[in-house]
Parts: sequence; C-alpha cells; structure tokens
Amino acid sequence: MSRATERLKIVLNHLDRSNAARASFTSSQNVSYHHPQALRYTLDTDTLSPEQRIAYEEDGFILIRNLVSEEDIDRFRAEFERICKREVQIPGLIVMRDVAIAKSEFVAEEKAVSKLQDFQEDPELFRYCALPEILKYVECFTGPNIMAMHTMLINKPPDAGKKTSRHPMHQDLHYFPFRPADRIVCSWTAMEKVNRQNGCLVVLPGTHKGTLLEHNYPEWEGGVNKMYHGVRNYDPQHPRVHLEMEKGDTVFFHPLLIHGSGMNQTKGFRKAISCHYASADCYYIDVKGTTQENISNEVKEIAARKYGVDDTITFQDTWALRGRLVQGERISL
Ligand SMILES: CCCC(=O)SCCNC(=O)CCNC(=O)[C@H](O)C(C)(C)COP(=O)(O)OP(=O)(O)OC[C@H]1O[C@@H](n2cnc3c(N)ncnc32)[C@H](O)[C@@H]1OP(=O)(O)O
Ligand SMILES: Nc1ncnc2c1ncn2[C@@H]1O[C@H](COP(=O)(O)OP(=O)(O)OP(=O)(O)O)[C@@H](O)[C@H]1O
Ligand SMILES: O=C(O)CCC(=O)C(=O)O
Ligand SMILES: [Fe+2]
Ligand SMILES: [Mg+2]
Repeated sequence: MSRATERLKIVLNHLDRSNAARASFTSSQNVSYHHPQALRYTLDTDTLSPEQRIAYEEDGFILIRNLVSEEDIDRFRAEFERICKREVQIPGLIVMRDVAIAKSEFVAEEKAVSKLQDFQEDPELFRYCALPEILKYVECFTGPNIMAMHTMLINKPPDAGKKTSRHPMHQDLHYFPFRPADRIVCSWTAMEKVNRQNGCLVVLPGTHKGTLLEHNYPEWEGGVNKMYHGVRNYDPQHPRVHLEMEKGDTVFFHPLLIHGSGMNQTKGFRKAISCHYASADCYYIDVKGTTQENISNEVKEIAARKYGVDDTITFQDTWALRGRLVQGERISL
C-alpha cells in the first residue's frame, strides 16, 4: 500500500469515528464541516464504501458493475434506432457520422451514425440522466444539487480502415467552461459488452490529480473526427487500464482523468450512453487566453450555424442552454 493510500485510510477511519459527533455539532452550530485536504474528490454520503472512496481519490474513476438494468438499456437502444430511422425528431439533437463514412456515398444513412449528442430534449433517452441508481453515485462527487450538462450516446462504428474510430486520449474538462473540476463527473454506461476488440475505454489512473493540459487535433493520417481533440503531451509510459465492461456496467470518472478509446475492430457498433454532471453551484469561467480557447472557437462556430445566429452565443451560453436540472435546485449553471 502506498503512503498516500495509508494516509487516506487513517483519515477515513477518523472520519468514521467523528461522523456522529460532527452531525450533531454542525446542526447545532450551523457551520459546515470542512473535509480534510486528503479527501478532495469525494463527498461524504452513505453510498461509497471507504475503499471505494479511496479508489476514486487515487485513480480518478470507479467502475460499478451491473448498475443499469437490461430493460432500461434495451429501451435506450430502441429509441436510438427510432432516431436513426428518423421516426422521431428531437430539438437540438446532433447526429454525428464518423469522418471516414461521412464523406462516403456508399454507407446507408442509419448505419453511419457514430454518435448522438445533446439528447436532453428526448424524454426516453434523458431518463438515463435521472436514473436514481446513477444519481446516487453522482451525488458523491457533485453534492445534492445536480445538473446534467452534456449527454451522448456513442455508437462507435466498425473501423472503416483508417483508424478514425479511435478517440484520442483527452480530458473532458477541455470542453467545459465551468468549475470547480472536482464537482464534475462523467457517468458512462456500456450498452453491451465492451472490450479491447470493439474499443473499450482506456484510462490513465491518477491523471485527475494533474492540471488541464493543452489539446489539439492529433496528427492521424486517416483523418480525425470533428472536435476529437487529444492531449498534446502525455507520458506514454504512464500505466493504462482497459475498462472491459458488461452491459449495464457504469464507470464514473473525473473530468481531468486522461482517457480515450481504441479502434473498433469488430463488425458491430459498440454502444455506450453517457452524461456529464456538475454541481448546480459550479460557476462559468472565461477561457480567453487559456488552452481552451481553441475548442471554444470551434463550439461557437458550430453553435452559430446550429442556432442560426452570429457570434452572439458564447461558449458558456452553449452549456447554459443544454444543461438540465436533475436533482435539487438550479443555482449558478
Ligand atoms: C466531454 C466530451 C465533450 C465532447 O465530446 S464535446 C464534442 C462536441 N461535439 C459535437 O458537438 C458534435 C460535433 N459534430 C457536429 O457538430 C456535426 O456532426 C458536424 C461535424 C458539424 C457535421 O454536421 P452535419 O450536420 O452532419 O453536416 P454535414 O453532413 O453537412 O457536414 C458538414 C461538413 O462536416 C464534415 N463532417 C461530417 N461529419 C464529420 C466528422 N465526424 N468529422 C469531421 N468532419 C465531418 C462533412 O464531411 C462536411 O464537410 P465538407 O463541407 O463536405 O468538407
Ligand atoms: N498515435 C496515437 N496518438 C494518440 N493517441 C493514440 C494513438 N494511437 C492510439 N491512441 C489512443 O490510445 C488509446 C488506445 O488506442 P489503441 O488503438 O492502441 O487501442 P488499444 O485499446 O490499446 O488496443 P490494442 O489492444 O490493440 O492495443 C485510444 O484512445 C487511442 O485513440
Ligand atoms: O465512448 C468513447 O469512446 C469515449 C467517448 C469520450 O470519451 C468522449 O466523448 O468524451
Ligand atoms: Fe471523454
Ligand atoms: Mg494499443
């Protein structure tokens, strides 16, 4: 056991013992309890065991097996199919095609969809974001007031031979003009078995303790999907973990955790559904002059086209428009 882990164990033991005393103290004195610095990434709820808290503190992610039911996933899948067949129209939804097939005339429309983005106006898919079994975990990272900020259903296509089905290693915080980072979390649920063959998530444990790094389009010969920026420099020697998951398994991860996904070498489309949550009292930041300026400009360009306006819509606006309250009270986001 590392010294850091040892230290966390000691702090957690202490917290357990002081829980009851603290509860009566804080309610009578009307002051809030400050967590020791050792536990900066998780909050004190009854959901995570001490071991699970330590794991997230150290690794920046936690995998919960069998969290979402087969029935729910089958319903999300059916709704995805209805969208692909254009049986339903959802305001604000982006249907994205892989760059390698977007430019090909020979792929049937519904087969080419690689991702749905922004499904917050689809009541059936948005049920995912409000599932109590998911929110119970989300609350451990965000606290009780929870905004669903970003929704995706990823349908990683069989690679067309150009390796464009890969998702470069990145930190999700690159896309977010809100803070603090520690009160943001992603939930990502496998909609079927995911493994190295079909391009499971790959994570670099512990990288959530670092800072936001510079992101750019990777120099890939076969092309890169729109907005798939990658971390410019990360340590190629850093241990990587392939998250092989079964249908319904869900990983919760920190927005600074470096992650990506490999090529889909199978003939099937690898499906996952995901939501980024943030505490409703996170606040927007100005990204001018920071490493996020490049993504901010791209997002504003796309938003201007999507909403048919000029550059009056800011990067922050695009998030405020998409964010939806899923628990508690909407505060500053
Ligand atoms: C925490 C993670 C957070 C994130 O992941 S944030 C990522 C945000 N991503 C998004 O918002 C989705 C981005 N994608 C989009 O907005 C659209 O799919 C995109 C790329 C604008 C295409 O829109 P469509 O409505 O399909 O437009 P279109 O068919 O007329 O194509 C317009 C031009 O775009 C090209 N295109 C389509 N899909 C692409 C792709 N996957 N990668 C790169 N380029 C792509 C397409 O070939 C066309 O180019 P051209 O004008 O013919 O040269
Ligand atoms: N040349 C590269 N530059 C940047 N990122 C890359 C590069 N090659 C792969 N990656 C990223 O590293 C992660 C893993 O990619 P890779 O395709 O090697 O899959 P893998 O899961 O390691 O598969 P395998 O089991 O075949 O090694 C993905 O996020 C991928 O996008
Ligand atoms: O599902 C994947 O391949 C990863 C998606 C991802 O990390 C993202 O869109 O931010
Ligand atoms: Fe990501
Ligand atoms: Mg590899």
